[in-house]
Amino acid sequence: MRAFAPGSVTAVFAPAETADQSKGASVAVADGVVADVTPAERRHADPVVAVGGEPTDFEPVELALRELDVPARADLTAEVPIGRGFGASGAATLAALLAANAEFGLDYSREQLVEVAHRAEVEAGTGLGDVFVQNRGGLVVGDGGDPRKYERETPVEYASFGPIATEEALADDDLMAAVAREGSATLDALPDDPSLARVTRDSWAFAQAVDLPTDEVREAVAEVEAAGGVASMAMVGETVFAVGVEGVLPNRTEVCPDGAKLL
Ligand SMILES: Nc1ncnc2c1ncn2[C@@H]1O[C@H](COP(=O)(O)OP(=O)(O)O)[C@@H](O)[C@H]1O
Ligand SMILES: CC(C)(COP(=O)(O)O)[C@@H](O)C(=O)O
Repeated sequence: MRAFAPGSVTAVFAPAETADQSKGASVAVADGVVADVTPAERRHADPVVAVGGEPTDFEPVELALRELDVPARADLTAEVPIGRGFGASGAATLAALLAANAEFGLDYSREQLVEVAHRAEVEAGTGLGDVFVQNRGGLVVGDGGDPRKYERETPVEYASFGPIATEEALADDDLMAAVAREGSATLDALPDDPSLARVTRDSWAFAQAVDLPTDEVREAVAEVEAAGGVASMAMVGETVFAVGVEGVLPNRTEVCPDGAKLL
């Protein structure tokens, strides 16, 4: 059974009151992850996860499939790079769970699967809020209460220069203190019904305030701005995303209006 989950770009985030949640502004993008789940060969006690055909350690996906307690093999195909701020870990986990639930005839509700995916992401240290965005699609803004979803039919361009391990970023106390301070202030200042351009502009101020942009990121953002667009850095990866330009960054996708689904 196959399932798709959109990638998601987090523009701004901050830890929420409880350590296993985040508030933030993130957008689901049409480039995501497809998981093809089949019964694993009997000799495997643990779930098998492969990326592009190669068996790989992929902690959140393994943790999530183990929780369903099925002998599953998940073959993942990622349209976005893994580990670079597109929430590929969350998308892979959510897609694998949706597919496994159908493949093995389990009776989990959608809500339960999202919760299992969320717990696996938190335990692996690879994400906080991504799967909630990937479950719904659109631009999702959460500032403490119920996250709000906005429909946005917007092309998004991106370029990725390198990885930043989410697990290391979330464990960096100095960085997370700055993220808590700057992220909360940025989210509080967002208007109701923000455009993706507004969120992106505020995200760039946030990224610079927490001192994450590298030289390559700064150069790419400047290029987009020179072309009349708005760009920022994806949290957390050495990745630039942009709106309001065409053909400036090498990859082009669009906001994914819908959440993860069986194929
Ligand atoms: N090719 C790969 N590149 C990077 N990480 C990978 C790869 N294959 C599997 N992984 C696993 O994917 C996870 C990446 O998590 P994370 O840094 O949160 O990525 P993302 O920003 O895409 O969500 C880690 O658990 C890592 O071990
Ligand atoms: C920043 C991050 C904690 C994860 O980011 P990444 O896995 O790198 O997409 C956030 O998007 C989240 O899950 O709330």
